[in-house]
Amino acid sequence: MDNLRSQPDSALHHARHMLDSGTLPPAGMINPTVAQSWQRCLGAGLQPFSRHAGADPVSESCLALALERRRDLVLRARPVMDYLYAQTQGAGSMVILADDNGVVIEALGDADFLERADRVALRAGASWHEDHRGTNAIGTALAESAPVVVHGGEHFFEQNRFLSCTAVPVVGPGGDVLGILDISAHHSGHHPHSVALVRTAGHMIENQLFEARHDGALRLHLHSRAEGLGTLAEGLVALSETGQIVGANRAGLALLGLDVGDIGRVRIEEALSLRLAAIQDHGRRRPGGMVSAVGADGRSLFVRIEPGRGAVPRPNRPAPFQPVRDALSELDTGDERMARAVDRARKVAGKPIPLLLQGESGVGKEMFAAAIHAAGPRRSQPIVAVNCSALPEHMIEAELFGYAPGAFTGARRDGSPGRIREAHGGTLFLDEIGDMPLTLQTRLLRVLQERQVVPLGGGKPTSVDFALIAASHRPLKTEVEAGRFRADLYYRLNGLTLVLPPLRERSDFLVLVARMLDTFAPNAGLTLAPDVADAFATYRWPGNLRELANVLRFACALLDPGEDAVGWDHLPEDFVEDLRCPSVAPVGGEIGTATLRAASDSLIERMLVASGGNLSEAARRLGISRNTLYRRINGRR
Ligand SMILES: Nc1ncnc2c1ncn2[C@@H]1O[C@H](COP(=O)(O)OP(=O)(O)OP(=O)(O)O)[C@@H](O)[C@H]1O
Repeated sequence: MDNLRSQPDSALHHARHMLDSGTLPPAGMINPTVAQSWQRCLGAGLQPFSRHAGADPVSESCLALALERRRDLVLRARPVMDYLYAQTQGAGSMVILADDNGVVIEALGDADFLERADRVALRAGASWHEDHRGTNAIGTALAESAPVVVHGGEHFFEQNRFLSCTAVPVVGPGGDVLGILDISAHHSGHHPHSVALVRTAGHMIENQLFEARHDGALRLHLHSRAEGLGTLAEGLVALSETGQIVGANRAGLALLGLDVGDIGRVRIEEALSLRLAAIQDHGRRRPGGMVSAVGADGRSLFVRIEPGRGAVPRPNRPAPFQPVRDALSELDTGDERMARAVDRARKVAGKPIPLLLQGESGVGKEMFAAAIHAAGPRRSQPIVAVNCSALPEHMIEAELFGYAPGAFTGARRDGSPGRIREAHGGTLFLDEIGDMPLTLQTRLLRVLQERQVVPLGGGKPTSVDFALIAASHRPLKTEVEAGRFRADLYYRLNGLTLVLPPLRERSDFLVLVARMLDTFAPNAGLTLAPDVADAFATYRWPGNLRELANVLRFACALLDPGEDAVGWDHLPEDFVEDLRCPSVAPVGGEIGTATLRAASDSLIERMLVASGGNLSEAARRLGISRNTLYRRINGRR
């Protein structure tokens, strides 16, 4: 329980004073969990007064990827977070779900507190890993794999002292920490019951993950008292058809005297005084019935048996020969070119080989870069993304290389480390590198060669170590040939080039649609109406995955309760126009010299095929009258 106790204010005040001058307080002065965390932070070179605490929030794509990676957790956690928020609403607090890297993936709370929290980057997309934000409930609960309360001045960074936060790890059915659930509030409003509340909510999520994972399997509900069955405190155990324990929640493991490593190894008969045949028989004859048994340590237990549907549950841990599903694997949804790109990216992940991602705008280059980072050995360090086309030319230099205090008018008083130094230890992602001005290309090249940064306005060169990923929708080789991009920088960036395919050429279109619908409307079982699916299949998707995601997000918002198919009425109007009357100009110019007439003939033909030969339907989609269509068809014959 040490993690959950805060020290008296006077002792903490004194300890804080010592920390601020760079020394650790003596043992016993503050909560030992906080003391250990402070020690880790000082060891990592963090400074309590640093204004640059933490890497900047991850981008929209990194967040989308983190959400995708922890999709099951997010699905189960959302309703529980709503419940938790309902208990604390109006008290100036927020409820947070972070992933197992400490990145906040969901957050909801009172508007005024959200605004205050936003000022210290306590918001979706930001990493609250201890390495980035010092001692804090999310990061420290991750480091300790245990519930933690961090109150006021126990936070390592001065700027976070206004917070009081309570966090619990959420453990998956296989025993791995999947993420962290947290309640954060102003320290003056800290509620003593928040620990119990967050713990209970964490158990709710864990039990739901267990049920979802082992739905259909033979399951045992355990408790030392009969009335404890059916409560949040009950133990849950899933069995294979041969009686092996293939999953268990924390209470289940504790009641059977097992630990996480026993999952997949121990048979139920070794942990409980019941024979598998008797369990199966009882489950068949009296599903949901209760029996009593004795655990391996001699304690009496009540057991409720759910017979399951005879399905063999999936093992919790992948067998050794199975490839591990990680962020990169999640991007391989069945398209051959994507599979090849994922495969090649995996081979270079962690090696000092710079990666260049090419492909049209919106094909998912940034998301791919985030996945490579998340699947590689630097994943606990930041990925720092710089969009070279979004910054005015005079700003890019300061943004990238940092600047000394007072280096120019309008600069921050205490200078800035610059994005390259922020990426130290992690990954630097240079997006739209093709748009970087030539003068800056020269400076960047020098940094890449020397691996040292000199801030604007002077200062000592600092060594930097980062993995480099660059991306551009412009073909960089052509840019080099046209003299707009330095050839030597191109060869520095291009350790391996991966070209991501445009959406219209991907063979996994329907899988992508299904996954997006499931993300935007969890558990709603949404599909596309058949005529919309046809139109989607023939559309060229110039905005690629970004366009598809935007359209489906919009459609999900417009669906009425009970509706389960995306129809024309759910689509944005301007998109419907494009869909029914798409531009005849080919994207990427692959028809090249085709005449307008030939292009529109081909469009008519595709619409006719997509409409199954139904002229009215084809005319509707083309945005022309049936007569015009009829004339055009006859004219071609
Ligand atoms: N594999 C994916 N699954 C689901 N959505 C995706 C996927 N890849 C990309 N997206 C969606 O498309 C959006 C754009 O992706 P991303 O920013 O990675 O593309 P990009 O190629 O870097 O674009 P640009 O060249 O314009 O910077 C993301 O925010 C996300 O909504």
